[in-house]
Amino acid sequence: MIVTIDGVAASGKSSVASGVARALGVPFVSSGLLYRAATLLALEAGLSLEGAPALLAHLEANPLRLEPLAGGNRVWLGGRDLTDDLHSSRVDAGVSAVARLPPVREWVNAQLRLLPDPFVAEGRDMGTNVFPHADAKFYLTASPRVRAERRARERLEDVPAIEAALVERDRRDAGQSAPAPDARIIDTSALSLEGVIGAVLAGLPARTA
Ligand SMILES: Nc1ncnc2c1ncn2[C@@H]1O[C@H](COP(=O)(O)OP(=O)(O)OP(=O)(O)O)[C@@H](O)[C@H]1O
Ligand SMILES: Nc1ccn([C@H]2C[C@H](O)[C@@H](COP(=O)(O)O)O2)c(=O)n1
Repeated sequence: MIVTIDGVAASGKSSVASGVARALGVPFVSSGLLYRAATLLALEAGLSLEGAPALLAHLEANPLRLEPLAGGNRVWLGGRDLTDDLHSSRVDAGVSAVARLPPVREWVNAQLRLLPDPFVAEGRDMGTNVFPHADAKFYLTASPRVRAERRARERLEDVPAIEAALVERDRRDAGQSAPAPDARIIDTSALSLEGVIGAVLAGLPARTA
């Protein structure tokens, strides 16, 4: 059983995927972390974020491992846990350029398709490109202001600056962020986290829930 939860930046994908996965007793998979980890490695190595061949060679020489733990996914580079460094403003600003590179997308997708189901997968193209055969698909949205206000509770930045960065990231990610035609779209602007998790669970087909 595969459930996909896609959506725009900071719409609640990982929080909702985590809650849904916990309710179903399965792992969840945060695909964006692999794009973020690839970006961090490129930045640390001083590589261009637009040079696919050098970046791919670097990724192959420094294999990353996504650990889809139920309590929160982690990304490892050998024995180094990169996870806590993946949500910085520097990675946020660079990740869309890296995620646009077709060889990097193929590299991420190949890793995701090796994971044994069942799981809940969240990202941008889980329901369209990576797991088009998923049993149930959801797409989360919320207004930029609401998303920025939620993020501001986690970061020492002001709401207008966060909102501007989110809108810019939405624009850059638009090419790979369209909802699947068979996805259920949920506007979370006026919903609590528990309300969104409940809406997803209520939308699962009987054999999945
Ligand atoms: N419905 C909700 N009500 C209130 N807060 C929420 C809701 N959904 C998510 N949040 C909060 O919004 C923030 C962003 O959520 P989360 O990190 O899950 O989003 P995301 O879509 O995975 O983000 P990103 O695209 O940056 O990886 C978190 O602080 C989370 O707790
Ligand atoms: N399936 C995916 C997942 C993520 N991305 C890109 C787009 C985002 O800007 C970036 C980070 O993802 P997030 O942590 O915000 O979910 O990675 C993508 O293109 N496809």
